[in-house]
Amino acid sequence: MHQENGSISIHTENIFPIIKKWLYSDKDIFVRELISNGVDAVNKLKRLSALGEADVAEDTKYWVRVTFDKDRKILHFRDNGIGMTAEEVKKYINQIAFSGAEEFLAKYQDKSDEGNQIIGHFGLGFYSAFMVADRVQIDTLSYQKDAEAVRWVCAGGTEYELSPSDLTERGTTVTLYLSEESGEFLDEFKLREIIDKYCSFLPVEIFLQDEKQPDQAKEEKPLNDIHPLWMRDPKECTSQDYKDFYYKVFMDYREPLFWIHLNVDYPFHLKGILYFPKISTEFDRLEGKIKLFNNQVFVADNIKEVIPEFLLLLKGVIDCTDLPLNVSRSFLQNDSNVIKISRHITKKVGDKLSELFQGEREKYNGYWEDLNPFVKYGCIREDKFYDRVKDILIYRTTKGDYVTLQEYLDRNKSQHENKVFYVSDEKQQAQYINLFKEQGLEAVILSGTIDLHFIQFIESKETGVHFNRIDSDLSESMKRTDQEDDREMGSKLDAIFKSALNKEQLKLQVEHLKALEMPAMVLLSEQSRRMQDMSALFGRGDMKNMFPDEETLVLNADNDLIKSIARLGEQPDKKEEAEMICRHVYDLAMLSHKQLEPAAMTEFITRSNKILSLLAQEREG
Ligand SMILES: Nc1ncnc2c1ncn2[C@@H]1O[C@H](COP(=O)(O)OP(=O)(O)OP(=O)(O)O)[C@@H](O)[C@H]1O
Repeated sequence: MHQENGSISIHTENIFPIIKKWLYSDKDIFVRELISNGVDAVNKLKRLSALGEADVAEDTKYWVRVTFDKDRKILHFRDNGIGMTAEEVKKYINQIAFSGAEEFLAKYQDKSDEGNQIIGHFGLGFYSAFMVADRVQIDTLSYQKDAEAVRWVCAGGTEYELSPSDLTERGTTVTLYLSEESGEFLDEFKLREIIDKYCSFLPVEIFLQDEKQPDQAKEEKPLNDIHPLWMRDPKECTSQDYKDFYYKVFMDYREPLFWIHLNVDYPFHLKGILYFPKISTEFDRLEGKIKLFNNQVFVADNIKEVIPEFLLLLKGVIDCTDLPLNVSRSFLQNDSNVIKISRHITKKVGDKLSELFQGEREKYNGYWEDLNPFVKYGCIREDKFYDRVKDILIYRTTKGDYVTLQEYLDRNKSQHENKVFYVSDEKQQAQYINLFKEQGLEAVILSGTIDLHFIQFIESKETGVHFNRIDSDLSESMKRTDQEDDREMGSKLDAIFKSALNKEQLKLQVEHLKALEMPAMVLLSEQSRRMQDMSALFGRGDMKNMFPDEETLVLNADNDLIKSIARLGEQPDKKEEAEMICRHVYDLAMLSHKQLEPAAMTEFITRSNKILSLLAQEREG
């Protein structure tokens, strides 16, 4: 062919500055684009060969090869794919945004569904090379019979030069003459890192080579895995395969709990694997990672617009060919496919959980501690998800088993109806738990960060059901019913405790508790405590004054210590000591309810010492 100079047909006066600045904020992406063009070229040739339209040796090994020459500041992207004729170069390369893949598809799509896989999604892929190169050269030889190799050169403006090339083997070589500021891309580790990130699972073997070390090529191994697990038939994958893939891709050494292999062909194409990770600390809970792929090309991590937000707490890969990934994220949110995909994933996750609950309840219970933050968050975020899983939400009880809300309500109906007692801190509320257990009562454990919201959410959904913290209310079954109220004793206790504690807001209540050894306990109304928790959560100390504590000190009229206090209080010379004991009783009750403030704690310790020395002195006689 003769040499030809021309002008690239573009619609905007100068598109290159736009490409450089806006199209890809992340420069690394040119590597992904050029490699995936090579992969596409190979796929097209394979397809033609399968249809008998291209003459390619059966044992052909296909590859994409990236080589670099540090001295000449050159990067090569080679492939042994379909190649291009001069006409194709003019059409596909010169006419920006003209998608060769689309035309290819239009021609071959009737012949097989596989054609779909060739649609490119990334927009101006090839031109991203100009983000890092001053000059780009294409040498290409088409698979077609008697084709002549052509060279296309462009120095970043709108002018190009087309001439014969000395390329002798079928395929394409794109040469990038890197700009001064893009030298970083000549570094082997940098290139390897980018290829690992974006191309780890591309379907054609990719090699990286330093041109200064030609010997490297002999022992080289491809950088990618051309058959990633999610593309394989789930029936052929073993549990070990899933675990190995998880360890490798997410660098998580802990075994995942279980996983879901997604495999949809209609009404959209979606493949992927979602893992439910094991959680070891509370901080882990935010560490999910969902990797989004498009035809095995990595696109990005954690794209909220495509994946329901609560699923981002999981780990996994999702490969979807139907996403318009070159459009803005806000557009994605409204894309009907995206909405369908998101719904589908939500449904699959709900189904998997139900399947476990129905078929392997013991296992499901065992997973619950790791699973529950995710499930609860999902319920709060997505009504549809809640609807799917509402009957399989379970609660660990103080009896040590796991029950659904309905099971809990049913088995406690005779003692309290539509009321759920819960524990938010097992250590702190241990005394109340024991009291509950002694009376044959049970509470559920809701001690996670999300539980405060979750309780409110469930109350809003399950009308009539109320959650009460174990220390917020006295169950009727804790009281003795065989005792008459002793009004006189009541008023004596009232007088001495009020005078000793001097707390206006504090309510006093004298009861006959079945737990005789317990002198007193503090109850804080559920409402008031929730307001306090909320204000602590939002760091609003000032709200504390708006919602003062509604505490009640319950004194056990049948406890010996309380009886003594009532008697002591009547003796004027013992009043001071009696008041000291009152304060101590109050502090002890408070301690199993929440932590004391620093000043109260100091006072408590000083007083404890004083009481002990009084006791010791008395013993000495
Ligand atoms: N290595 C190659 N071998 C053969 N043809 C190529 C090669 N690179 C690019 N082409 C042709 O040039 C066209 C334009 O490439 P470009 O990367 O700009 O867009 P695309 O691949 O169609 O879509 P995408 O934006 O997803 O990359 C391709 O569709 C293809 O026909």
